[in-house]
Amino acid sequence: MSALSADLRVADRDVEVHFTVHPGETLALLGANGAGKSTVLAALAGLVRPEGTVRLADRVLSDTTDGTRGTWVPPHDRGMALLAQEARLFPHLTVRDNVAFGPRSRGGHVRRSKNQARDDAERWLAEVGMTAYGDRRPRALSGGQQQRVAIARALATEPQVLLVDEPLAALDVESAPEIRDLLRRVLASRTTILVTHEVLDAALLADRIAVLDAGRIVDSGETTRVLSRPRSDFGARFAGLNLVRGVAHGQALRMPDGRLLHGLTEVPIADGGRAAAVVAPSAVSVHLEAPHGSPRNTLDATIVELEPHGHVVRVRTDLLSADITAAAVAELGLTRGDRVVLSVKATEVHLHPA
Ligand SMILES: Nc1ncnc2c1ncn2[C@@H]1O[C@H](COP(=O)(O)OP(=O)(O)OP(=O)(O)O)[C@@H](O)[C@H]1O
Repeated sequence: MSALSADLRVADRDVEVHFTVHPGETLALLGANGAGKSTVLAALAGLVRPEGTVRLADRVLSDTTDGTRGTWVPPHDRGMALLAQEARLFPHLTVRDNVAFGPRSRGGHVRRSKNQARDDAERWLAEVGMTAYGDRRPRALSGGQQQRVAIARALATEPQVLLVDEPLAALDVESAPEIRDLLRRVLASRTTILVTHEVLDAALLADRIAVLDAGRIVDSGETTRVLSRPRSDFGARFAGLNLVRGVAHGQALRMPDGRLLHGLTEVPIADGGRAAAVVAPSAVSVHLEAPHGSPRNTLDATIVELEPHGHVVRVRTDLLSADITAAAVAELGLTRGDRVVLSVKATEVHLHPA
């Protein structure tokens, strides 16, 4: 198993990242549209030429720092497989031959004979639950089945690293959970980089998350930490959490307007140091007037938007979002532009260095 490390820059897209994926680990790359996720995958796969270095185990795949000519390994020789949003199977080949194509086309000593490649294909089709479909053409399969075959084809090349770009985005709601389950199984022990917009995919599939914003990694860490204690605005939105920035003031955050938000610090933060508070919308309640004698944080805010959010209504304000029931919205008679008072217990406010 191989570690992948990248120190790369794609200047004309203003993307510059440094990261390592440990052997057997899945790293999710998250970010808004245009943040640079696909550019990073393309640079790793050798589809665009980055400046800097990309290393896989003890091999240098790309290096512009080692003299005038540099090092450049072409895409097919990198030991990587790219799994895209669309299955992109060869329409004129059977399902089995689609999967056998990988082992047949591998470069160098690992290239397989025709019979070996067919055996490999059968093994991988069984792995993804598609044995019964080997003789069919891709057009006779559903989107989910095609994606299963694409997974088998990618794995059949026995890549050292799997690059996965939004694998569930093109699937309907029924097949997405099955494919997510399958990915969970096959990615468990593989070195993988996964690009996704879906919080559930990151939560279930990734060991670590790197959040990209405008071509730079703005937060990275273990999945549970990034999703529960995000350090970037995008990461907080992605995880469905409020993130408020300010400076530390004892056990509180002093916001830019001077108000205090009391909370719990998990690691010590020096007074005056940059800090962020993370609050779940479900922990925030909405009132028309400040509740009397409440030990909670109470903060004036203005409603920016009311939007349905699952079984509740998300009340977005200029300060925090709150999730409350539709009945509460009706009872309080809330509308856009209303001044309200938000309250949140200090024990629900998690303070960390930012
Ligand atoms: N083929 C291309 N040629 C030139 N610039 C590109 C190309 N593809 C993307 N870009 C630019 O590179 C930057 C990063 O885009 P990229 O597609 O990598 O982001 P992304 O995070 O994958 O976005 P999305 O989620 O929309 O796929 C953007 O500024 C984008 O406009």
